[in-house]
Formats: sequence, structure tokens, C-alpha cells
Amino acid sequence: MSAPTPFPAQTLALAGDHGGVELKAALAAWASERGLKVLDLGTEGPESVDYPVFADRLAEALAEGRAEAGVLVCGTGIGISIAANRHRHVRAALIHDALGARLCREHNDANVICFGGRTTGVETARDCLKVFLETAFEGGRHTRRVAMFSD
Ligand SMILES: O=C(CO)[C@H](O)[C@H](O)[C@H](O)COP(=O)(O)O
Repeated sequence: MSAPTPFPAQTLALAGDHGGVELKAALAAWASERGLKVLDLGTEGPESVDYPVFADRLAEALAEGRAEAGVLVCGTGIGISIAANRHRHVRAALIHDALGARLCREHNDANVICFGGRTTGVETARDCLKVFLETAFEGGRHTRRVAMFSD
């Protein structure tokens, strides 16, 4: 059985479109209060922007080692998770509850958690992010499956 992947992260990168600005800000503040380094990659305001740009920015930050984990937020979390998962090193999970947050770490070694700013409340998202950051990858049979993502 292989060793679990080290988690939690030292630096958390966050990015999202106009549909996720408020939730992203709330999660960034929460992460910072918890002592994590926060890398906010935008967007900053309510002006309409294109979520793939922000998924790409976050993927780049992970690839360059500027963060170990990420949060992506758009209106539903759907578009931005699809865009993020086009990068081979990204395992982005769209999450709505704490069980999903735990399992996406234990089974999928997710390195990015995605939320919908228009579908998930701040408190739920905070709870999910906490679980995500505190849960290690289980390894074992899941290692083989996760490796198949990038084969
Ligand atoms: O990609 C999405 C839908 O899955 C996101 O929710 C976007 O934030 C949304 O499409 C943006 O919509 P808007 O009408 O342009 O604000």
C-alpha cells in the first residue's frame, strides 16, 4: 500500500469568474485566518469575465509550484471545473457537501476544489474546504485509478 499524499497545503490558490467573486473572497479570508498563504488569482469584481481564463491561471500556479492546492468558483462550479480538468496535473472536484469533500481527497487525490457561488452558501463551502484541506489521499487501490487519469 503506497504512502498517503502529503496534505494539507501551505499555499492555497483561488480563482474564479464574476459568479464566484463573493464566495472566493470569503474563502480566501477564512484560509488566511487559518494561517494558510493565499494566492488570489482573480477575478476581482462583478464585471463579466470568462471562467476558462481563471481555471488556466490556477492550473499554471499549481504547475509552477506557487500553490499546492486550489479553489475555483464560478456561478455553478461546473464550467470552471470542466476547464480546470483539461490540464493533466489538475484533479478538480465540484463539491456540494462535506462527504464529497472528504472522498475527493481520499479516493481521487483532488488538488482543486470547485464551488458554485450561485449554488453553495459560504458556510457550506467553508466546511467543505476545511475537510478538503484536512484529508489525506488514501493511496492503495486508488493510486492505480488516479494514475490512469494521466496515462
Ligand atoms: O460555467 C458556468 C455554468 O456552468 C458558470 O456558472 C458561469 O459562471 C456562468 O455561465 C456565467 O454566467 P453569466 O450569465 O455570464 O453570468
